[in-house]
Amino acid sequence: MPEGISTNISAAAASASPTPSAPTGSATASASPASPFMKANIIDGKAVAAKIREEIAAKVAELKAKYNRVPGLAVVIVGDRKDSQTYVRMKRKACEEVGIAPFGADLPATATQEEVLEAVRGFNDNPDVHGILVQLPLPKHIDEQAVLGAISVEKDVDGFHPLNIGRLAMKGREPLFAPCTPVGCMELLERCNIPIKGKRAVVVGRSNIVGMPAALLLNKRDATVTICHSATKDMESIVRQADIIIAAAGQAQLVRGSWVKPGAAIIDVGTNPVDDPSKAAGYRLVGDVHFEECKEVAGAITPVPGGVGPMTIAILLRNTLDSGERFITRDVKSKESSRKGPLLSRLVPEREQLGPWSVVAAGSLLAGAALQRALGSRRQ
Ligand SMILES: Nc1nc2c(c(=O)[nH]1)N[C@@H](CN(C=O)c1ccc(C(=O)N[C@@H](CCC(=O)O)C(=O)O)cc1)CN2
Repeated sequence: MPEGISTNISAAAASASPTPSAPTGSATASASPASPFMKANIIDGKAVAAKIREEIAAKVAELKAKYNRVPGLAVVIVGDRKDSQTYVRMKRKACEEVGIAPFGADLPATATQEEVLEAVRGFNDNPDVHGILVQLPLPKHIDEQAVLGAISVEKDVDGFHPLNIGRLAMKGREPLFAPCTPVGCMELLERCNIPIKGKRAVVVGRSNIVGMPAALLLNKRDATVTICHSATKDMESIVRQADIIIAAAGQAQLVRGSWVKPGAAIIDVGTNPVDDPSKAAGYRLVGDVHFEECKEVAGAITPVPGGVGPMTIAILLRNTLDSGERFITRDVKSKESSRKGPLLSRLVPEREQLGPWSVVAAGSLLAGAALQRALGSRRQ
């Protein structure tokens, strides 16, 4: 098992302890000493997400108690795709559960680009909305880049605005928000104490929503990152070098057990419906990883469902909380400084306004300036 991977991922992850947790010998974690292969720890994304949501609910309650305001999230959906409708419902319900105020615009599939932009602009201008997202994919006649670029960069809790993505790609710059699913993947690695710095990471897939930002986040954490895509030759030999695999190709069970280095950590982002007459719905979800094969070889692996999916919504709530906190505290500070008087606000920068002494200091500055002017005019 690689250094740092705990044997009880769910317990360790939920506690978010910065040090590797003590082995507990859970049944899912035992590797036979005679076998070169191992049985992976199953990373319980649902438990980690539940813990994060608890943390968020407590912080929202604090904001409410202190300022009588809560963060607000606006979700824009265009059309009636069943999967998108489900995700939007989940997001609105999750908001209500943690105390975030839900706002929304449900537009028909026939909505024009201008109508979608109008909805976004309305939320940009609404001071009770601190986060805005447009559910993807959009109908084909809508220009996705134009819509995502119209969201205020300060309310872009999905982290898809070109400015936020650009900052994610640059050394020494930080975005205001990073995309939720890739951040969720990183959070699972971190909370499970899986080392990232100096490790080889392979991201399978290069989408704007997951693959590319996941590679950028791994790079920021000093992993050596390779991106595989549809034109990659001999993908399996590249994946076999990875200590960390992030599978986000949108292809059911693409990554096979024989592709995996023993002990590697696998984060499976795929959610592919496959026919299953034994299920009431007639289908079940599988990931981009062949779970049954890979769990015999990997050191740690996320299941589908119950792995990365729940993290996407938990991180969205956290981004919204961060944004709400930023807006609300800024509003409070600017109201305080305007109460202190407009002249002082203009003369002394906000951080230097230190109560009554700053009034005395500003008064002395004004008096000093007047004296200098008077002396200057006498000398002439
Ligand atoms: N604007 C956005 N659009 C889309 C995003 C996104 O982050 N922002 N991501 C995906 C869909 N998505 C959220 O929007 C999402 C996908 C999956 C889950 C999830 O919890 N999955 C569960 C299974 C749920 C089920 O049974 O159907 C799991 O994996 O356990 C949440 C959110 C595309 N669009």
